[in-house]
Amino acid sequence: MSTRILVLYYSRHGSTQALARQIARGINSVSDCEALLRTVPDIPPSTEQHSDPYLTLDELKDCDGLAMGSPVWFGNMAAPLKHFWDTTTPLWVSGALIDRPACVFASSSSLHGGQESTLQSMQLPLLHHGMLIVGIPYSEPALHTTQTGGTPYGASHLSGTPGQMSQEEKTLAQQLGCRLATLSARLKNYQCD
Ligand SMILES: Cc1cc2nc3c(=O)[nH]c(=O)nc-3n(C[C@H](O)[C@H](O)[C@H](O)COP(=O)(O)O)c2cc1C
Repeated sequence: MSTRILVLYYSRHGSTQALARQIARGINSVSDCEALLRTVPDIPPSTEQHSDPYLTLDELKDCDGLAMGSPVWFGNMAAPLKHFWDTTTPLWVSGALIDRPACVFASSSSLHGGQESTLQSMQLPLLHHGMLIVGIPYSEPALHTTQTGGTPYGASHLSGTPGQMSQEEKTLAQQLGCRLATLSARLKNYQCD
């Protein structure tokens, strides 16, 4: 059975979704690994159509790895994602996500407007669930040359012109997806005694 990795994101205007697609590309480049793109409903509820399905708790329970992405909203993850995590107590009680690899990604409109705090805020619920956080090591050359997004805490994108992502942002997002998938495949069915 293939290694199934969730790419969970929320995106109101498409920038975080574009980054999610790059992460998924990196995941799908690894042999026998499959990216499943999922999102969460708006808060407050809206009639806006989303192009990917909403994530269910069963899908989260059964994943081998997880990438989670958000727009930067006041230096933090967007409320719809936070709300989703606040419904995951049954998985926390059962320890369903313990020792599964996870990574994070974010999009913001200003370079120093909170990408790193948002990436770190997204890691908190994942750590509470016992997940293993995967970052981007400085052995990735693009981390040294990027003038926009891309951090050791996770992939990121400086949104400006819709659809415009720098080559470094794309490379770092794909590398993170590839790294997450490789580790998820190796750690599949692993549990620390
Ligand atoms: C409620 C709200 C708060 C925001 N706060 C920030 C912020 O703190 N820093 C920043 O750089 N951009 C901020 N932005 C801009 C978004 O992070 C940015 O446009 C992002 O790329 C949107 O992602 P999306 O296209 O996936 O929705 C905010 C946008 C909204 C709607």
